Amino acid sequence: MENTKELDHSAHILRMVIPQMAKLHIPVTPENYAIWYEYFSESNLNLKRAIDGLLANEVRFTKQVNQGLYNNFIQEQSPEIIQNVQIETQILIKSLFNKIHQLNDETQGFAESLEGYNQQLQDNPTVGVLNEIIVNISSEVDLVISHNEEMKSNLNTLDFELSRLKEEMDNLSKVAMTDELTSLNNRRAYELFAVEQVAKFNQTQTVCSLLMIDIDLFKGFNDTYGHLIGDKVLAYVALSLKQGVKGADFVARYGGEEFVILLPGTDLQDAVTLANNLRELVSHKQLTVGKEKKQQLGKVTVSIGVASIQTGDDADTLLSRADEKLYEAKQAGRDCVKS
Ligand SMILES: Nc1nc2c(ncn2[C@@H]2O[C@H](COP(=O)(O)OP(=O)(O)OP(=O)(O)O)[C@@H](O)[C@H]2O)c(=O)[nH]1
Repeated sequence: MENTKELDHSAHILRMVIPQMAKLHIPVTPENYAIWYEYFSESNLNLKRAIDGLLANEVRFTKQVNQGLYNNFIQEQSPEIIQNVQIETQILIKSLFNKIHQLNDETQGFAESLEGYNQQLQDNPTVGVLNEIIVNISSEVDLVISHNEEMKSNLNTLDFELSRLKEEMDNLSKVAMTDELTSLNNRRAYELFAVEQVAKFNQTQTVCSLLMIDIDLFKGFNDTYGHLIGDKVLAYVALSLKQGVKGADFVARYGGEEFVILLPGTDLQDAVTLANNLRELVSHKQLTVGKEKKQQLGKVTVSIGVASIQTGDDADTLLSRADEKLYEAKQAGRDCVKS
């Protein structure tokens, strides 16, 4: 539904952002604007909770407060980590470069010494001089061997450090692709996977279907029981979807209370069957909360739109078709599947 409503939605948010900033005497900088856009679009619930707390306590939105909100809730942590890894890698490369340079100088010196000894050998040396030459060569060889060993150990350390840095980068990209609340793939990961599947379809005609899933009347859960319970409902649906699919099926949280599932190798008919199974799986349980599970939330239902990749599609047109079908499912009374 996001696509069809997107423009109206943005305009609606815009109409709320500027007057609110003016009312609170907050300068309209790109950072402050981002804070308040996210606040009204409710796409960043931690930010929303923080601001609601500040408003309730009548805290003034000073430069420091605005900066704190931006740093804690808007700016991604990742660039900082990437910068650290970059600096560490630079230090490693520099130290290795110095070692290689030093070794090079030494080997160069050794080659020159050998040249000198060769010269001495041609001048009919005495036994004493010959002896001296042999002792000198032997000690220089020992030196080169010991420096080579040092080099070997340096290279081992470097190898170890590089593996550690790689692990850090792998974790980072995992974090960047994971939805924090549900641990599912996030929208960014979905978008990359969808582009891959469309390319695969264009090359090999491999079918692939998309389910777009929206929790019904979710706002009611938040309004009645609060956002924390709303989050639990989201986690429950995420887990049900994850458990209801298998193999190459790719489940992601698209945003808010919307999920998407890409089904490589599955045609429209089978995708509809799976969608109905998932719909039943989610709604079969009566949800309860609280320590003694006394608070009854009742059933959670979902509406699902289904579309398959067609010739001429790109990831956006595929998503739009599934979105239109989802809209039809909502119009048809929710808790159903449309394709
Ligand atoms: N608790 C919680 N709520 C969220 C989150 N993301 C979005 N929401 C809420 O999800 C609700 C979505 O409501 P609507 O788009 O009006 O739709 P709905 O109530 O599900 O109704 P229909 O889609 O028409 O069935 C809004 O109240 C958002 O605040 C989240 O991460 N946690």
